[in-house]
Amino acid sequence: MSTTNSPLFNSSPNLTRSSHLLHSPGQCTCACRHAPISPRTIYDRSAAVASCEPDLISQQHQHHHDHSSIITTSSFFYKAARLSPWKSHHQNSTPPYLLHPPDQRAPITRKLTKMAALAFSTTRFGAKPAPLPWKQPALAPAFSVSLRRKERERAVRRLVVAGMDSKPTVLVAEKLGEAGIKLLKEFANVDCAYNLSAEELCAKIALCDALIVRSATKVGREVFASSGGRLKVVGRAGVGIDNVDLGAATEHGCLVVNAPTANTVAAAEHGIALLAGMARNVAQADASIKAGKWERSKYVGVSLVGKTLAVMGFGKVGSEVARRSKGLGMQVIAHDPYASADRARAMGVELVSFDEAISAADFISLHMPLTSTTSKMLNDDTFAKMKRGVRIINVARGGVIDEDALVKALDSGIVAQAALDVFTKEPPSADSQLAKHEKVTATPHLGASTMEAQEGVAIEIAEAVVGALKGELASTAVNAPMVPAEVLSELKPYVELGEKLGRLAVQLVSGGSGVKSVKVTYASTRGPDDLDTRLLRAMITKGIIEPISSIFVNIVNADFTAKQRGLRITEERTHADSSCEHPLESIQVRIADVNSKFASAILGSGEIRVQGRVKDGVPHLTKVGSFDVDVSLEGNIILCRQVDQPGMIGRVGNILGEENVNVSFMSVGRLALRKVAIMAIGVDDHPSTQALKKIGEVLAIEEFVFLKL
Ligand SMILES: NC(=O)c1ccc[n+]([C@@H]2O[C@H](COP(=O)([O-])OP(=O)(O)OC[C@H]3O[C@@H](n4cnc5c(N)ncnc54)[C@H](O)[C@@H]3O)[C@@H](O)[C@H]2O)c1
Ligand SMILES: O=C(O)[C@H](O)COP(=O)(O)O
Repeated sequence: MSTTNSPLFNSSPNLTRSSHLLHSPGQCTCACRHAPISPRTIYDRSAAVASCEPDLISQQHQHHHDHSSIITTSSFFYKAARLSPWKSHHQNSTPPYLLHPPDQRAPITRKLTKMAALAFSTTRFGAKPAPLPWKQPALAPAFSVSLRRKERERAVRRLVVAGMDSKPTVLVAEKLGEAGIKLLKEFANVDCAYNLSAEELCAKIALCDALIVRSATKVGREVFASSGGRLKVVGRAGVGIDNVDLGAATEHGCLVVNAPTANTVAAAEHGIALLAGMARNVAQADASIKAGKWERSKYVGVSLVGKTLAVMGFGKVGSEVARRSKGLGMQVIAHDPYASADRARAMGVELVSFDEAISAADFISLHMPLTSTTSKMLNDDTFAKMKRGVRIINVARGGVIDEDALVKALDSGIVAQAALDVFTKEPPSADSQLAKHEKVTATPHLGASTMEAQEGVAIEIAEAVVGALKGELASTAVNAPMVPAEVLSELKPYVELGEKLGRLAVQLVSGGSGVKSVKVTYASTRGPDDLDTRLLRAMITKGIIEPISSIFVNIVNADFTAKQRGLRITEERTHADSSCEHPLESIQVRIADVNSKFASAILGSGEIRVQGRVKDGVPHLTKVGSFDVDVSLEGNIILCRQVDQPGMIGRVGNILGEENVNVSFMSVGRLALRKVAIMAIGVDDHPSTQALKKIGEVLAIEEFVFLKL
């Protein structure tokens, strides 16, 4: 008779960790690789994965980071596995999203919330929050009959009430508009602590579930490390995320969201202000007047009309600068390797190569993000290719220019003037040759600093952070791709199924060579392009890893964590012969080269197999090893193999009843009449060791196992 003793788990029926399981990473045939993706490309259907290994995916993602900085094409969908990050530190409470019907939420999040809330909010150790009454899934048909529905609903309400008094904590580390603070306070405890030193930030962060910063706060690896796993969301109140270590965030399962749209116009207007102000020496002439001078001939400017402006980075800000410059009568060309030529053409802008842009321009305006590729993009070599007397505007990031090279170019006259809002080091040192240069007009990173933009950014980031803390889909995630709401809605029950199958499969392991190789088979009527399995894979990974480690796995870090542990997950599809509209007929999880504490779960191939499907929106276990069962995946499960004879259900039911363990479902599957059968029993509670012992003592029961979902 099997027990819960195994190299994976300690002798308690409560599963704990094992540290020796997983080793070698494998190969990847992930189809999601290397398409040069435009920023915020969210859902790449071509990324459908036939067989996918995490390590190459991670590299791929890094590649995207390097080239576009916005990253959203990478790994997989954040949301589900956020698993209501806030809850990981509030284990016994229910996230407040359960408190409000979806239609009472803020407009931006409402739509997504409806679809995402339930299946995407399980917790690290606790059970998935039970569905709300208005989203109660239908009962499973046929063999699976819920005995305890009323009680479950009551339990939900109790949980909801219990969750009301514990709030997550959000640290706001830089000045944020009042409207955003107000929104945050409706949901969280808000700690506004500005001008923290790096040490102070690290000290505080362990008490915070979310952190909101602008561009001045460096959120480096040490911040994530210091958080002790509590920090679940970093909100960048603005566009540029170069001050956040995205790699470290991902490794720590921390979502990074930004506010990509609210300051676009402000930044573009500032670019235009610098362009025009520089051309007419406004700042210098103003300073001269204030110094008591009247220098009309010294400050003769240059005209803009008819001049060529090269917009470097034709994204949101760049496009708006281009539009406005055309209104000023300028010829506008642009360079952006990822921008659409059609979109540019529609605006009357020609996309050209980097060299063409810089050599043809009278004015060059920089609007690309700071990445390893764009760092020091303007340098000695590139200045040498420019027209003599060119003028440079930089409202992007100081680091895209080699500042020493710019000083030289200004001194030599290659560059006639520069207007700079941003510097490599902010603020620049008091003796910065560049900031003090007479040909330079400088502002202290004011691009986003209008009243309107700051309010907009504050609201945008507050909604994103609150949404993420609630476990909702993050539509502005920068270290995880986003999923169209309709896809998410469709996949939701399958995601839950995948996680539970992973959880069951790994709990069946009792030794062998460690959980290194997992094969997932999706039976679907859909073609590969119509079914993106990344989210499913991430959740299966979560289900497999969490019961055997102390790692919090979510959609952000699932592939990374699998790779770290040497867990190779391969995926395959089989074509399901069905006319049904559902995306998946079944999901099968197999773990190779292991022993099982429940021998019936092992196939002839030596693999542990569990398989399930979604029935009426509810995940069901339908196969264990070679046995067919049919049990709804709620609560916990006892699997028994017994001699197929009358009275077995009653006998086990009695034992559980005597121990006050509620049975929610029972299902029996057999290979041959009166020979051997598998009984799957859904239980709401954790049976005592005594009860499990009694089940084991029933003569006809050959083996049994208790599994937590
Ligand atoms: N000064 C400020 O206060 C302020 C305000 C807003 C934005 N910004 C900066 O401006 C940048 C652009 O903001 P946005 O909202 O337009 O972002 P965006 O993502 O909409 O646009 C960035 C564009 O740069 C392009 N790009 C990427 N790599 C490139 C390369 N090597 N060469 C040319 N183009 C490249 C991208 O394809 C994209 O189209 C931000 O990253 C931020 O750093 C500064
Ligand atoms: O990237 C941005 O959004 C701008 O640089 C604004 O930065 P700020 O929030 O520090 O003003």
